[in-house]
Amino acid sequence: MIQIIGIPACTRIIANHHQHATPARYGEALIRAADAIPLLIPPEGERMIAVLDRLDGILFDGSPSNVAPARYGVARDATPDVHDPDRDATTLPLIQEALARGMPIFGICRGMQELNVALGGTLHQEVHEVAGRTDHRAGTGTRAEQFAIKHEVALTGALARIVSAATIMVNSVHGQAIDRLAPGLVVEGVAPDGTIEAVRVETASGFALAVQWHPEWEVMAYPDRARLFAAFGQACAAYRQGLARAA
Ligand SMILES: N[C@@H](CCC(=O)NCCCC(=O)O)C(=O)O
Repeated sequence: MIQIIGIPACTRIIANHHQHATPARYGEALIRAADAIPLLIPPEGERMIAVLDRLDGILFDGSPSNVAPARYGVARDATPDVHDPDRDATTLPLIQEALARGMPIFGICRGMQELNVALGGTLHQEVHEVAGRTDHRAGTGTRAEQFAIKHEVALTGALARIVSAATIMVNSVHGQAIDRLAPGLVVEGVAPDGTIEAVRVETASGFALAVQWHPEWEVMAYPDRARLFAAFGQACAAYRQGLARAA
């Protein structure tokens, strides 16, 4: 049976309607590179934990919105106009519950920031304003230009083994980044300016990784991106088989 992987949707206003949406490329990458079926999870808060019974993993996707600083105990809000409280209220409990169940999770961009906040870490709200850091934002230009290769990332641990490389080149489409690392996370990817680019949940028995870049973009064109998604898909399949054996 094919594995089904949840993707939390964002709250958006499209054509004057309140909608639940996420860019198509996340689900498409799961189909193409993880041999999985994506299922969007509406941002309807803690009640969405019930869908975990029907899923084999969750891909915490990226979003233009930022995690509300109040979620990590900070009053100053550098980007008050780009929050998605419904998504925060959904993804943070989903992360905690998925990890408690041993369900595979994969975080991308906002998804990595959510993982850090869910486990008690904090974020730089404007990483480009931090001394010594470069600008990690997409900038203007076409979508292809925004998602073009921007910088190197030095890899270690499970991530280096999965992609079979000690360094890779990545795209960069974020204004925020991990500041204080959450307890229980280990860093497995770092940019030349010191920005944390990848983390792993140390005690997780299965796949529990997150990256700050966008491996879903043109996933099959880059072996490191395809290998990451393939490893996630395999972990979700193993999780499903484990549940079936236990039943
Ligand atoms: N808003 C956060 C997270 C950045 C992020 O997830 N970018 C993805 C862009 C939207 C997309 O998926 O196309 C930050 O700025 O750090």
